[in-house]
Amino acid sequence: MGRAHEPPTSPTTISVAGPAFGAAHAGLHQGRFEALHGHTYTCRLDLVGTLDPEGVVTDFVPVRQALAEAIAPLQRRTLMPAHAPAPVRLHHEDGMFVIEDGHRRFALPVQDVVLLPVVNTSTELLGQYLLDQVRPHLDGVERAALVLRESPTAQARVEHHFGGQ
Ligand SMILES: Nc1nc2c(c(=O)[nH]1)N=C([C@H](O)[C@H](O)COP(=O)(O)OP(=O)(O)OP(=O)(O)O)CN2
Repeated sequence: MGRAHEPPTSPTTISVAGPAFGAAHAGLHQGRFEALHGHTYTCRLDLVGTLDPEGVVTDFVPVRQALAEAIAPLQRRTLMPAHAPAPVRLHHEDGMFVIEDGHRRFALPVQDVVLLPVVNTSTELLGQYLLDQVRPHLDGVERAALVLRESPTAQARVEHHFGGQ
């Protein structure tokens, strides 16, 4: 029998893809909402770490599941920012969710809207939100990057370094 192949001690990257999801949003630019429109978002997590004695950075099955669970509530919904700065206002009115910026006013069925804890539904902040949701599931990972793609020509990559590095 030959010698067991030692796991490398240098950092290794694994990638986990989440399910594509369709969602509508209206980004804020210079304090004004753009027109409501939709994207089919796709995302990928790149995870860097040192291999454990079993030769893995982390088990990607629970990571993929955590990503799918974070994405599921966003599927086929309109994503709106809970923390948009003034003059943006949001309130409920007769079963509708109303959001306005002084120029544009959206009234959408409450059940079709997901309010996210962000100031804007930019690709950057949606990516950060998803990364925050999966972070507790990244055992053994040293660095994580989430790439959220909203179209063939636009995507954002957000990163987190564990251990404050
Ligand atoms: N840094 C960012 N810039 C912009 C974002 C963003 O999330 N981060 N978002 C938008 C708009 O919301 C829009 O979704 C994208 O605009 P655009 O790429 O022009 O979209 P189009 O579909 O019109 O263009 P294609 O070239 O057909 O993809 C703007 N900026």
